[in-house]
Amino acid sequence: MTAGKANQVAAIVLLALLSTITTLALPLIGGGFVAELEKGGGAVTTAALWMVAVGLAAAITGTLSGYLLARLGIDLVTKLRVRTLRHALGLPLKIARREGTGDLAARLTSDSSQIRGLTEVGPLQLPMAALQVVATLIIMGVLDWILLLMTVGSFLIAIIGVVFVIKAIRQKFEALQTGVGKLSDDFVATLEALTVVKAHRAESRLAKSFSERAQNLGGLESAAARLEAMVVPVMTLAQQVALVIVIMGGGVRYVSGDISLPNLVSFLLLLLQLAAPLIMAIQATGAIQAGLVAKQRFESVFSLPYEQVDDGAEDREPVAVDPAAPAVVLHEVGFAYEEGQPVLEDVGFTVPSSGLTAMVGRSGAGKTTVLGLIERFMELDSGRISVFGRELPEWPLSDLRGRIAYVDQSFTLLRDTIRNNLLLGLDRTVPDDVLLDVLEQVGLRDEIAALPQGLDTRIGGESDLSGGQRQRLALAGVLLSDARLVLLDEPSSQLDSLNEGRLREVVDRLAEDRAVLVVAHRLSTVQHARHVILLDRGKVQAQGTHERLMSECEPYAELVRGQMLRPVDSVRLS
Ligand SMILES: Nc1ncnc2c1ncn2[C@@H]1O[C@H](COP(=O)(O)OP(=O)(O)OP(=O)(O)O)[C@@H](O)[C@H]1O
Repeated sequence: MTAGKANQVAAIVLLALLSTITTLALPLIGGGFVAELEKGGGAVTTAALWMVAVGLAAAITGTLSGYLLARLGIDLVTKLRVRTLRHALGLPLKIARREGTGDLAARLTSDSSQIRGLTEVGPLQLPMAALQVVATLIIMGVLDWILLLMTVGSFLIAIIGVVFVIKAIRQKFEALQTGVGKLSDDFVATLEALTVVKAHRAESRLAKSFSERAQNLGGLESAAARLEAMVVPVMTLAQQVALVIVIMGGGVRYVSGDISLPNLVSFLLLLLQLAAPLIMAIQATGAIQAGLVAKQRFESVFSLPYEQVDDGAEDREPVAVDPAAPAVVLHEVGFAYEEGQPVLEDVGFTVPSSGLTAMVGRSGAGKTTVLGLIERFMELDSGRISVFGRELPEWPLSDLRGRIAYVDQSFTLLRDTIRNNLLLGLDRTVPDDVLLDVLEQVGLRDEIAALPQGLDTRIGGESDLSGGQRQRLALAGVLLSDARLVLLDEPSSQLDSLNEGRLREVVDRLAEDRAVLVVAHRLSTVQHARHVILLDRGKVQAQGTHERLMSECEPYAELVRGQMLRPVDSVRLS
């Protein structure tokens, strides 16, 4: 804890203690006031003034400590949010997908607000309430222990019942918060697929299914609220029972001279004050239950493995590589997403340090998986992959990914400006004329210039680019990067023949001095490649030049003839 934070905590504890002490003193001063009235002395006004002053002090210190505590809670929630953001972005892909984007995001919304309950009531309000209850009981015992026994007896049964209620509340909160996370997750995924939803007129069906889930969660929330609602009436009832018993018992004891009137008044005032901290302590326990569930959900994120991508990257010397080494070598690579269901088996091939290498194969053959393994998005099950002469585990992740430019099949772009998408991954500033030059090279310059904010137009939200434009923008980013290895997951559609030709030129230029490994869906790509690898159900079926494979490998020739590799002239104009 920093010195500033320690001072803040000390101030809060002091103010809360003052508030508790003044609250406890008030009934005693009330008793003193009655004693002065009995005596008929002149100190009545002084006693009354004391009562007002102490009452005010209790209110002010209580408010201040509450406010300071809330601020501390907000700080903690902000820190948790920041840590969650960082950790979620650093999760390995497989784990991030398993956890679900919406569920991870729920940590920033519903779980964060639940944890406020824990931070605000847990460390201070609950102990202070407990302290106030204990101190009140002690003072009551000093005033009259028989009346105290009567009071405790009345409250005890109520408290035992309430403990069971709190346990039940915790169970409801656990189910509720997990359910809210899952609902947000599925809802986010559905919103991301809104085009498909609308095209299939699935809005009403999905809205119905989401409504049912929301209603189920509402049911859980109502059940928790029902349980919570029982707490106050039960405690108030216990207080009323105690009040009746103490008035009767206290009256008898007053008449028999066992207790003075001022003491009886103080006792009754203390009894009236007892229910409030008790109810507060119990309600605080309820809030703490929800907070504890949220805390567990945060901890479950922080306990997930984290990819150490940037740690210390800027202080380290860049990894030295062998300039003569091939860009990528796969040796007997095996991989499965699900245990027992291999996607790649014994895959081996080499990508030279420059030139175009194409990977082809039917849908599901494992081509994208190979690119993912080279990027180390997943870990190999068997075999070895080396990049520029170093095996994957020897590479610091940041250096490895810094040397690779990766364009995925759907050209995913960030919901950000065109400029920021182009500069993503670059540590240097790039003047606009250089940006416009690379856009020119991919035939996008005029189209971007025609947008209302040019390079500063935000994409992915209200305004977006076409599939072909996204692909060209992604390639412009590759042109800007210094990566010596380019992994390109070619789409099976998107480009018109004019742009196809232009991009062919860009890829050829890239391949002049960089290694380009492309998952190819077009005949023109394989025709330009120096080396073609045919994958079939996770295995390398053949490799060589396009011409050699055409003459020697019947499955490859079939693939080409069956237009699995699309000839340029069949490309639809978009
Ligand atoms: N995240 C994943 N989890 C589980 N299985 C996956 C995952 N991604 C891909 N697969 C499976 O792995 C196999 C290979 O998929 P991959 O995407 O590598 O094929 P591909 O050759 O690139 O196909 P396409 O040409 O259709 O893009 C497929 O059977 C696919 O169902």
